[in-house]
Amino acid sequence: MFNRERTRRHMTDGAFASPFPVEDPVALAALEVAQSGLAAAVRALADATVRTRVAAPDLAAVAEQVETLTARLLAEAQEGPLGLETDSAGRLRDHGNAMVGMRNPIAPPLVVTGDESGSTSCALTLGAGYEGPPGYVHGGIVAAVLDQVLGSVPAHLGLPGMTAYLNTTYRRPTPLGAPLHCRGWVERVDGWKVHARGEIRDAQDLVTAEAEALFVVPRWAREHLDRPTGDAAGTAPGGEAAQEPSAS
Ligand SMILES: CCCCCCCCCCCC(=O)SCCNC(=O)CCNC(=O)[C@H](O)C(C)(C)COP(=O)(O)OP(=O)(O)OC[C@H]1O[C@@H](n2cnc3c(N)ncnc32)[C@H](O)[C@@H]1OP(=O)(O)O
Repeated sequence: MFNRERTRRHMTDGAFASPFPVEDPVALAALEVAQSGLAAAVRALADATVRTRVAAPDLAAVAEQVETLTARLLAEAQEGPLGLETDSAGRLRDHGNAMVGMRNPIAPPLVVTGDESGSTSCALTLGAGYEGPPGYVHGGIVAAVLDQVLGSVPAHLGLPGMTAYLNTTYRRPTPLGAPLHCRGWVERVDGWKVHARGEIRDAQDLVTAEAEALFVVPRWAREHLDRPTGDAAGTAPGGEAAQEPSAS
């Protein structure tokens, strides 16, 4: 299922091919449109909730309506988190993911692209709901964005790993409501371990935060992946030299 070559071929959108067949892809695609539409609407609601200045009676009335809608959704809901699901395109998807999940209104949602060299990229703008210091992005959210974009690096190499550490350096405040760009790249592959680096830049192309991270394919997942060979250790995939970051 997680053959590395096969994984690489199917990783252009960051998802793994699913081993589970989709019974009715057309119906599932329609459901996905509705799910993502709901998430977008609730995301807008959350943003409006932070920024609204309407009077208290209006707030109370809206809260009542929202509670009614919540009950309607819970009329049929699963108990716990979504985990991985097969989408209409036959890919494994983490629709509940806090950063990229299309069903998750808490997710910005990030759209992370990448290639087989392990370079990843994401354009984003974070609104009022992600505030930390006044007018700027919360430091934990900055780290979460870096975790996601750098975490896509090993995934694009066919070595999906969990974050062992993420060391984040905050160079300057990251502005809210303005275009940002985050990218990641591979520094070194060492067996089941991928060392990655990345950064966030603001609209003036200044680095606001950077990170270096280690992602490890968990022991429980290794049997599903090709075992790294000696050739893979210590080099970027394909035997290329580790990629250099551009000057900041
Ligand atoms: C189907 C696929 C889906 C894969 C899942 C894909 C999910 C994507 C998630 C997105 C990113 C996240 O947010 S992940 C969420 C945040 N992270 C977590 O919750 C991870 C919690 N930690 C863990 O589960 C574990 O500690 C792991 C997986 C990181 C490692 O445990 P393990 O699998 O038992 O491996 P272990 O033998 O301990 O370590 C393997 C090698 O890595 C090194 N190592 C381990 N941790 C560290 C560390 N902090 N700093 C330095 N080195 C470390 C060890 O020394 C060893 O080196 P050597 O002796 O071999 O040289």
